[in-house]
Amino acid sequence: MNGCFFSFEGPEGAGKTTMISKLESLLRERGIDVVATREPGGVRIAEAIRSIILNRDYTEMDGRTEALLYAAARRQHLLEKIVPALEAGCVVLCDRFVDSSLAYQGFARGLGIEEVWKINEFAIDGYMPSLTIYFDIDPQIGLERIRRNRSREVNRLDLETLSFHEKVREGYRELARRFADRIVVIDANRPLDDVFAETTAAVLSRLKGR
Ligand SMILES: Nc1ncnc2c1ncn2[C@@H]1O[C@H](COP(=O)(O)OP(=O)(O)OP(=O)(O)O)[C@@H](O)[C@H]1O
Ligand SMILES: Cc1cn([C@H]2C[C@H](O)[C@@H](COP(=O)(O)O)O2)c(=O)[nH]c1=O
Repeated sequence: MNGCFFSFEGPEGAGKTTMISKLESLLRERGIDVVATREPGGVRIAEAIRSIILNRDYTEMDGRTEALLYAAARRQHLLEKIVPALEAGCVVLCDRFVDSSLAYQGFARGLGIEEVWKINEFAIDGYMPSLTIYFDIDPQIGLERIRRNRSREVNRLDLETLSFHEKVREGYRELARRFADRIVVIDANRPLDDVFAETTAAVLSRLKGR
């Protein structure tokens, strides 16, 4: 496995997609092979699962069903896209990975971080990012950003209460404490250029250290 696996995490509107896109361009300019992808999704089956999980009509979805669907999408995405890219020596930039399940389903939904980890352990079979960038943001600011972004569709999870999104942030902060060796916390409440400078520094430093 010669590539390098980075995941990007955070509550809604934290800036993950924006940062990944800028980082992808910067790395390509430096001649690095990059695969940018997202969860849930990234491959056909996982995108189909995404459209079920995030469908606003499915208000009756049970929390465990939700957690299992995310894990199933992750398994397919990992096998079809992430692992082949790493084997080909690429840098993989993944918009959300297992920490999203731990923060959203494990912590905010109340299923338990350990319980949700168990089903994901089965799904990921040992593959974990070597570095995770967690964009920490006040959920009210993040939600306001996505409301202003008219091109973004509002999904089932976006419609959760503010207190759910506050729990998501609390869950991420707990994970950042538990896995301090892997998770770098970046204050995403700041202007875009500042957040990007810090993100780039963290990623390049990890790539240099390999
Ligand atoms: N640091 C920033 N300051 C102000 N606006 C920002 C910043 N970063 C991103 N944005 C804007 O906020 C909106 C949401 O950003 P983006 O889609 O990158 O977030 P995200 O974390 O991928 O969101 P989600 O996971 O909820 O889809 C976009 O309109 C983007 O241009
Ligand atoms: C991977 C993953 C995602 N979620 C949630 C987080 C967001 O609310 C949506 C994905 O939408 P985005 O605009 O692509 O960020 O799904 C989750 O609850 N659990 C997960 O494992």
